[in-house]
Amino acid sequence: MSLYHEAAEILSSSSNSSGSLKSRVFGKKNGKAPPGQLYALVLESAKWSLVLKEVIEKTELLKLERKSEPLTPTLALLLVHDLLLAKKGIALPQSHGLRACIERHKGRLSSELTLARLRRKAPTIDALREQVERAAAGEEANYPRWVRVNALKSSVEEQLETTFSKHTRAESIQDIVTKSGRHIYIDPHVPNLLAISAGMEFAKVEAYTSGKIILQDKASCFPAYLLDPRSEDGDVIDACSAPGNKTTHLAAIIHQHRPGFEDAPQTIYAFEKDSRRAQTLEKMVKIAGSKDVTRIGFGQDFLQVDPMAENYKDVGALLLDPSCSGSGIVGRDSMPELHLPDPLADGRGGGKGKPSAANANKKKRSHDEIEQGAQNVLVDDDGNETVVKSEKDLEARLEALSAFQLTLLQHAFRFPRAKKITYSTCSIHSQENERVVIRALASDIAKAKGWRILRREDQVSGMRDWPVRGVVEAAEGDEIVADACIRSYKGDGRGVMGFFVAGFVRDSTDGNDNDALEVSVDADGDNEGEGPYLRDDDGRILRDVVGMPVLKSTGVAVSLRGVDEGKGDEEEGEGEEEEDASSDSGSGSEDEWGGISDA
Ligand SMILES: C[S@@+](CC[C@H](N)C(=O)[O-])C[C@H]1O[C@@H](n2cnc3c(N)ncnc32)[C@H](O)[C@@H]1O
Repeated sequence: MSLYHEAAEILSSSSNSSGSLKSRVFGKKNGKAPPGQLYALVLESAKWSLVLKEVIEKTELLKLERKSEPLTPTLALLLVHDLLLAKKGIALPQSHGLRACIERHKGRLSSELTLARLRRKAPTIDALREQVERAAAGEEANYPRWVRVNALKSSVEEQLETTFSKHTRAESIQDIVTKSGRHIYIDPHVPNLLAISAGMEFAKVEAYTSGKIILQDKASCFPAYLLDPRSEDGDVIDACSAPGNKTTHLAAIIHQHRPGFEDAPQTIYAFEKDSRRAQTLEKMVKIAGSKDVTRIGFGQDFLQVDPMAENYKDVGALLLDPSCSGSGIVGRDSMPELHLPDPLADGRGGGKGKPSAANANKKKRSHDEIEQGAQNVLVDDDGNETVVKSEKDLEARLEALSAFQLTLLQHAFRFPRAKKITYSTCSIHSQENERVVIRALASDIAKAKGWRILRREDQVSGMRDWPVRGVVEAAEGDEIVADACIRSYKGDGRGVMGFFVAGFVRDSTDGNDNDALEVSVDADGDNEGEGPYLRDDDGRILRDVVGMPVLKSTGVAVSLRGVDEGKGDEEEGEGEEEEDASSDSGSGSEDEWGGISDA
């Protein structure tokens, strides 16, 4: 099957099948065309389809070539796209029948494209391209591109001087989305986060391909920042890791916090139940430069991880970002609306024929979606869309998700030395958010182990200052819990996706595990606190202005020194199951790099 037939097959199925375009193209079995080329052809042709439909109908191409089997409207759209807009033209041998039947009309097709451009008042083809891109962007056009500078490999200063040296500093997020040209805004809440104007082609940007910058929505940066893993927290678990945005963020934060004198680096145990997604996680961890501190649990279900196992005896912090309804995600990999040419159009702009099946389906689907409301389309972690037919269906689905999320959270409560947990979703539904938090706090395990909510006043400064908080009614009227919950909503002008995160803490760890952190006897032999740092009345470690802990022995904060990159190597080959699994996955995945979601 040629590239064009494979592309036509994908376009024809796009109106009634689920799954993001990317997952359908890259997950396609037995395809011959290179997935990258196929993806670009399908996406670009769909973006241009409104213009090309007009061009094809005006030239009456389908009428004139009706004997040229099998020139379908979809194939005509794809071939005319490449003839008029692709640098190398139609990717078929010159003698190929399909190529010949399109190229026969090259002159008229080109003239009609010029007329279509002039009708849209676009002075050049690039101006028309800009119009087409803007129309295809949909709701994403109202959002900046969020860029996290990876502290393991670069700094904000370096990126401002290099990758973004041509960007002008903006005063607000609104400036980023409304002003034309390239603008950049330094986020006031999350450290090392930048917002930039849309339109930059990151696939060609060195800082992106080398892992110095990571495309990650602002809200998706909240969990690792709120967890704030510090050296005294020991090892960290990322329970649901792929594709790895938060795992690599955790590594960057640990790197920035690590006090100079510390001899053993912390380990991040990153579990991912889905082996295919775990391969993407592995790639991301490698590119982000956090491989040495990360142990990936390939295909490992967090619920099967034994909290009492020796490996996890030093785990002090856990990040839980489980599968959810995805209702907060902004236009994820959305397919632009497809407009197919009418084979019976008369060239004067009036289509006589019935709407083609794809257009009819599309119309029906759009109409259905409007009636049902966007909230009723659930998008899972793979980008698969499920149109939920009724409120009852939605409730049942949310109830199932919420039960699974609560089970994960309760499992996290069992880690004997854990003192901090964050729980997050990219959902706007309170069933998956405040309700899970309230149920978790009320659970026997939370009570037995002393877990409580991380109150707003105890949160890291950027999260304390973030104004959008949990819903009081959904938190059963508990204002403290609601205020501790952090939310974001798409479309509220803050430029972020819909998201939810809450933190849990406890003052002491389990008493039966010889926990040196829990009851530590200091050098003087008195039992006045935990570890070598000074603490305030609430037991929190005192820090200097840059967050470094103050030593009891000197009364002075510890100083920073560069991280010993070689440390991770010493830990290799300890024969853990994660390590074994890791070597199995060396073959790499078919997924192209560059598709990591912002979520
Ligand atoms: C929302 S995504 C995580 C996104 C990720 N934290 C990031 O920021 O890149 C949820 C992931 O959890 C995985 N998952 C679901 N249940 C799991 C379980 N019981 N154990 C481990 N991973 C699980 C899913 O396969 C999916 O990749």
